[in-house]
Amino acid sequence: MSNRGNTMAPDTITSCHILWSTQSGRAKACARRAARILREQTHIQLLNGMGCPFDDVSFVKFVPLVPPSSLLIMFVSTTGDGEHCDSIKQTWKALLQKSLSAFEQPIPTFALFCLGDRAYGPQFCAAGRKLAVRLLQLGMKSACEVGYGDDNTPNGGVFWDLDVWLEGQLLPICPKKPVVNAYEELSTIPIPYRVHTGEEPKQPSNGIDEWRQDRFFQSYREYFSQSCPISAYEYNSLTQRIDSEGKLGDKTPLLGTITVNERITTVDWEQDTRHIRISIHSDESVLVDKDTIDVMTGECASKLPYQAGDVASILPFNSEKVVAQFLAVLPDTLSTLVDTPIRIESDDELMGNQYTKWPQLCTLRGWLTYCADIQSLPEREDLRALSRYCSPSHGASKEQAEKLSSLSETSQSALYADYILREKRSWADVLYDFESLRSSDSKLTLEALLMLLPRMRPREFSIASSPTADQRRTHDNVPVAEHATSGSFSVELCVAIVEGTTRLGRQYHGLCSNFLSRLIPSEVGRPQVVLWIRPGSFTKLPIGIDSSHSFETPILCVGAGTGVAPMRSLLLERNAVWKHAHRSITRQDQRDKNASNPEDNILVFGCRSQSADYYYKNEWETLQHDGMMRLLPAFSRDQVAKVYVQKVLAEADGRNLISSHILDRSGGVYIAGGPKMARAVREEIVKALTPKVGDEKRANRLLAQLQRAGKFSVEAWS
Ligand SMILES: Cc1cc2nc3c(=O)[nH]c(=O)nc-3n(C[C@H](O)[C@H](O)[C@H](O)COP(=O)(O)O)c2cc1C
Repeated sequence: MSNRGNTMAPDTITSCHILWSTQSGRAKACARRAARILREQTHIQLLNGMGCPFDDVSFVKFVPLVPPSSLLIMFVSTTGDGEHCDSIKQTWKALLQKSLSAFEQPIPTFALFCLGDRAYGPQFCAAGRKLAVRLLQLGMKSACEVGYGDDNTPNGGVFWDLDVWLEGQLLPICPKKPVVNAYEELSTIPIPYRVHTGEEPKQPSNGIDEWRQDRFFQSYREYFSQSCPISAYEYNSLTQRIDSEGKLGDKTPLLGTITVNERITTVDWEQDTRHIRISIHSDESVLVDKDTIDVMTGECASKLPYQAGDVASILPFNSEKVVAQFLAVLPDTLSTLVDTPIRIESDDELMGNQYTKWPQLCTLRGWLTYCADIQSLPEREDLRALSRYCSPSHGASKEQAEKLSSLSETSQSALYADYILREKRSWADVLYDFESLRSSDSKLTLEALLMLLPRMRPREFSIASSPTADQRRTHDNVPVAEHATSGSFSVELCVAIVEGTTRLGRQYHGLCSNFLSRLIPSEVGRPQVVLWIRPGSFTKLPIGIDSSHSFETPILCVGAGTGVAPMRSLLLERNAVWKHAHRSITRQDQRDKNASNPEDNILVFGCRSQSADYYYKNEWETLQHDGMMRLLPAFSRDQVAKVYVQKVLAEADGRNLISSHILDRSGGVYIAGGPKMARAVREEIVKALTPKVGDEKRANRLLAQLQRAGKFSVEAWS
C-alpha cells in the first residue's frame, strides 16, 4: 500500500479538524503541539481547536459533512497487542461494519500520524496502520505520507518523529504564513477558571484525608469519576457488578483498603516487588435490595465481582513530601493559601476539552495531593506555555522566558531531551530552576496553575487473583447473611516498585507503584485507594473458567517478572473452578484417577534468581505437587549463560512442547510481560510451528487464526 494518496496544493486546504485516540495522553499532546504550530505558521483554520477524541464525533456521519477543502488530521496510538485505544473504539466498530459502503465523493483528505513502540515488532503502530487501510478502502485519500512515532526514538520519542513529520509532510501541504513572533501574549489567553477563596471556613481534618472528609467528598468523587476508563465495569452501591464492559459514562470509582502489602523479593535484592491485596467495600449505609439475593443459596445473584484476566486502574496520589517540595517552589502569594478551602468555577464554553474539570471544592494542598500530576515531566508545549508567566520585574525574566520557549522548538529537541527527559525533571524542578516563575510578583496565579498542570491519570495493573477463589474464601470466613449484604470483594496485585537514578545522579520514583508501596494495611472500611476494574487482554478467553465444567482447552501461560500477575489470575481461577466442580474428589483420588492433567495448565515463569525474585514460588510448587499444573521456570542469572523464558519454552519436551500443545492438544497460549520478551516468545512459537505447518507464512497465519479465536493473546507493557 502506498500511504500517500495525493499531495494537496497548499492553497486548496483552508481548514482542518483534529482527532486523536490515546490511552495515556501522548496522542493528545501531539495534537496540541500540531495545533499550536499550525496556528502560528499557517493560514489553516482550526475548526475544533486542538482537537477531540474520535468517539466524540460520529465519524462515519461526520466525514461526508466536512468540505473537501478541510483536512482531517489524526493522531492514533496503539495499545494492547496491536489494538485501538478506548477513545476510538466506537468509531472503529462503525468503520468495520460490513454494510458500510465507500464514502460518496467529494470528501476531505486525511493526514495521519501513528504512535507506537517498535519493541512491539509486527504490531508497531498496528492500530494506526489498520485505520489507514480502512479509510483508503472507504475511498478517502491521504493528503501526505503517514507519520510513525516511536517511543524509542532518541531525543524525545514520538515527539521527535512528530516534528519531522510536521516539517516534511504536513506543513508543506498547508498555506504558510510568514513567521512573525506569533507567540501569544498572556493577556490574549482566555482563562476558563475562577477561584474563590475565603468563602468556606477552615475546619480541622481530624486526621482524615481531605478527599474522604464529608465536606469535600462529593466534590472529589465527581472529579475522580472523569478518570474512569471507558470500558470499566459498573458496580451498584453493594459493590455488585451490574454491567458488562463497554457501557460508556463517568462511573463512580470503587474505594479500596489495603489489607496486605508484602515484599515478595528478598530484602537484599535490587528490586522491591509487592504482593498487594485491596479490599473493596460497599457503602454500608445503603440498605440491601433483597431482590439481588438468591433465596435458595443466600448468595448474591449478580455475577462475579470481576473476571480472571481483568485489569485494575488505580488513581495514584502524591506523597506529603512531594507536595511540600512543590509548595516550596510556588510564589509566596500561592503557598500561603495552602490549607484554605477554595471553590473552583469553570467556564464550560472556554474549557472545551482542552482543560480539566477540577473538583469544585478543595484546598490547594488537596488539589496538589490528589489531582495535579506534579511529578510528571512537562512537555515541550508546557514549557512554552510556562514561559509566559515569568515575573516582569525579575532580572532574568526575559532570558528565562526565552529559554523556556526555545526548549519547545524542534531545533532544541536534544536540549529538551537532556534537560527534561534524561534527567526526569518534573514541574517542581522546572519551577525551581526558573526562579522568575516563582518570585513574589510572578504571573503564576492559581488559575494559571489550574490551566497548566496535567491531571493525574490512573495506572493499570493486571489483577493477580482469582475471583472464584476470593469468593469462596469470603464465603468460608463470613457468615452468609453478612456476606450477602456487604457485597465486598478483594483484588490482588503484583507490583514492581519503580525507582532509579539518572545520569546526573538524580533519584526518581514511579508514581503509582510508590504510592501503593507507601500504603500501610488498614482497617477495612477506611478507603485508601480509588480504582476501577476493566477487562484485560485475557478476560473472557475460551478456556472453561466461566462454564465451570469444561477444561477442554489446555493453557500454556508465559509470564516474566510481574507478567506472572495475569497468569496467576488465570491459573488460580481454573484451579478454583475445577475444585468446585470436583469438590467430592479427595486429593488422593485426584492423583489416583488422574482426574486433572498437569499438562492442562502449564506455566513458564521467568525471573532473575530462584532465591531472590521467584514470585509465588510456594503456590506454584503446591499446585504442581497436587497435579494441577506443570511449571517450567527460567532463572536468567543463576548460571553463567542467561536463560530466558523463550529458551525454556523452545527446548521443553525435546523441543516438542510448543507444537504438541498447539497442534495436537489444541491448546491456548498466553503471554504477559515486556514487549521484547513477548516478541521473542512469539518468534520461538513461529519457529516451532514452521516445519509442522509447511512454512513461516503459514505458521504466522495459524497464530493470527488462534488470536482471533482467543487461543493466542499477549498483554505487554514497557
Ligand atoms: C499496554 C500497552 C500496550 C501497547 N501496545 C502497543 C502495540 O501493540 N504496538 C505499538 O506500536 N505500541 C504499543 N504500545 C506503545 C504505545 O502505543 C506508545 O507508548 C504510545 O506512545 C502511547 O500513546 P498514548 O499516550 O497516546 O496512549 C503499548 C503501550 C502500552 C502501555
